Amino acid sequence: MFKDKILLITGGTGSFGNAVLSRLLNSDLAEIRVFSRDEKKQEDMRLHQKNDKLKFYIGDVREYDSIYDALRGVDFVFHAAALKQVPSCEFYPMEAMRTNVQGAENVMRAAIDQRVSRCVLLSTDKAVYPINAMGISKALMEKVMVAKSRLCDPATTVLSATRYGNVMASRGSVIPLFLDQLRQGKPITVTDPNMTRFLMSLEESVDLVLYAFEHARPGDIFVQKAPASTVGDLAHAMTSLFPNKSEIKVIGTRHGEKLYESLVSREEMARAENLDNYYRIPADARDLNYDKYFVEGETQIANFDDYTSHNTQRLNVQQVKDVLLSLPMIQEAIGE
Ligand SMILES: O=c1ccn([C@@H]2O[C@H](COP(=O)(O)OP(=O)(O)O[C@H]3O[C@H](CO)[C@@H](O)[C@H](O)[C@H]3O)[C@@H](O)[C@H]2O)c(=O)[nH]1
Repeated sequence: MFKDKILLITGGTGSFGNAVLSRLLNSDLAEIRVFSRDEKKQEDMRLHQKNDKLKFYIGDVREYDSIYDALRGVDFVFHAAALKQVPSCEFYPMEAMRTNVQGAENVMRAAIDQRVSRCVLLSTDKAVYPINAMGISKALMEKVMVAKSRLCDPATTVLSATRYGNVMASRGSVIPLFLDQLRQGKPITVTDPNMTRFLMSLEESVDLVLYAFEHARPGDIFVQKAPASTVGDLAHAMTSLFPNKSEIKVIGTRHGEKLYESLVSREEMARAENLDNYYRIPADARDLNYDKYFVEGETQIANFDDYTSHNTQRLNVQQVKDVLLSLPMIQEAIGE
């Protein structure tokens, strides 16, 4: 599938981009293009990877021309560029809108214009019943993807998305934060010990995108089933792994945070396909001619539950410890 093809990753210098490179740099892809704004991060990556297959493009998804130019000759796109921090998006919602909605629309439009055959967009559980600006912007990105997939010719371009929960140890997330606090002997700051989050690894997020890449029909959203943990259990698991145990301090919920996350809404569950490790949420195929389907609307919705971090498999402290011990970041910290 990849043989002699060109893949472009937007936001390619981030955690996801790096994980994709580890997986695909030695595949039979002809070229991988990293598209992002920050020349320093690109330079670091260039020096670290030293691989001719890797090409770097400076640009911003907010600028149609920059992404259009970078997509010349490209076969596949993984769109990971985003504003993803919940609190900062609360303060700058228009910035979230510009990058996560307009930027994503530019990527999709440029992919269609450049006849890219497959374009997978990365979304988040926070896009389901969204309450914060980050989630709202990602929810709108998904809607734009579904709407565009109705308009473009699937023989030329297939648009799809993946939705996943918290990626353990990703940049700026709670596990590296707890680790820093432990290193400095400071108290571990827990927002709400009862808050739950889906936990998945970076490798699993790459698996999910590759699955979508291979199996998507136009407008599909793929979700990986994942276990969850309370933040309290996560904090206990972290402190128990290190000898200089810090105390745990409860600081209260941050701006725009939910008690639990939903990966699939009950409305989506009613039409989702249950595939072993994944759910496929197909695009709603009905058209705008309401008369045609109003007589046969969704009757099943009441029979379904949302798929949430409160009702998925719950890991206990020991299980969270085992998962943490599989992370290179934790292994290195224990080794120090
Ligand atoms: O000092 C802190 C910071 C966070 N948390 C909690 O830890 C959990 C995870 O927080 P964090 O790692 O910041 O992730 P989220 O805010 O849940 O958002 C992450 O997970 C999303 C997917 O759900 C991604 O889209 C975001 O980019 C990513 O930051 C949450 O329950 C927080 O309340 C604490 O207890 N103490």
